[in-house]
Amino acid sequence: MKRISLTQYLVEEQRLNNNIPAELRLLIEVVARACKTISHAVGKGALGEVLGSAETENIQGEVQKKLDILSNEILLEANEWGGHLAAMASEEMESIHLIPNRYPKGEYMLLFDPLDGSSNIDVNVTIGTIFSVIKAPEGMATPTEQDFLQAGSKQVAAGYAIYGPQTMFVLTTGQGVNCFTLDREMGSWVLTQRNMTIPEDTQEYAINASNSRHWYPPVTRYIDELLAGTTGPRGKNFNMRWIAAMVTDVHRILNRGGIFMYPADAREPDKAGKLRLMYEANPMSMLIEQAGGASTNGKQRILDIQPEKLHQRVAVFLGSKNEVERVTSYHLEK
Ligand SMILES: O=P(O)(O)OC[C@H]1O[C@](O)(COP(=O)(O)O)[C@@H](O)[C@@H]1O
Ligand SMILES: [Mg+2]
Ligand SMILES: [Mg+2]
Repeated sequence: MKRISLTQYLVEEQRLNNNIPAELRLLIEVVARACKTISHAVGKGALGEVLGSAETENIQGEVQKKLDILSNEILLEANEWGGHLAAMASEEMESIHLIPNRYPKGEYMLLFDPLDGSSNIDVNVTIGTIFSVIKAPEGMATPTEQDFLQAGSKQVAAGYAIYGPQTMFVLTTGQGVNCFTLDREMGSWVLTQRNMTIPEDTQEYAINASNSRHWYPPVTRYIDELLAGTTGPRGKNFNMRWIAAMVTDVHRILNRGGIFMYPADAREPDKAGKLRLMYEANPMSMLIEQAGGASTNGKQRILDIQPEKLHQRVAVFLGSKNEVERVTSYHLEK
């Protein structure tokens, strides 16, 4: 197999599609390098004293793990010095992080969920890092939180790193989805899957069923039909998987199809869902659509949502197109 590195891929992509200017390439390379460092920390586990709770709370009121904080710091530091950025925002930080003394002014802004699947950390189950790149405002003005509130359709790049049996980096710059595997001996990302594509139909779904008594009727109807298998209206059996790390559920869907759901429910009627629009749903929705899948909040395309708040939450239904369209249609029925 001819080895193509992440850098070679990005340079080639720029030549072919003119969609990865040097600044964006360098930014993606810095994010990928930071993910390599996080992967190393994850791999050390107890030996690196990175497991367990930090006993602090983030802005969402969630108790932070040591690795949540460490991964956030690694991404901040790497990108402050080499990321070609104007500002960053993170699931773990209350407000945006401006890049000090940056000249010339960075053209992009980076958002990330530094460690996705936090409840998996201490049990040695796959976790990841999710990121999204958007354009900074024109001119020399210092970016504000308001500048981050761009619809997902404006993202210029999105991706994730997954720390599993292999460490992988999955990326889209708007021309399909490609996957790179970390060669741990060489320390380089090698292109291992081109144009990941999600089949339109599937027999596999992912939802946290322990919340079923709180679901709204469209979700209950959809899941009941799946559970009825060959004897129900769908006439086929469905299998279920739930990793409790969106990054890992999405990775499976990019590889073999499926539908992932994290609906809003009746527990907290004012809460739009659990997952975060800017750090989780938007980047994953861009990847899923670029791979031929669909992603909605049950009513509309996630990438069309105009964010109102940096830490906004959203319901998520994403994956194989025909299933996402079906559960969305149940929400839209009067
Ligand atoms: O605890 P639950 O309901 O299984 O939720 C799992 C979901 O929460 C998340 O872990 C939230 O992400 P964080 O770990 O970044 O907070 C998702 O990755 C995952 O899909
Ligand atoms: Mg997360
Ligand atoms: Mg997280």
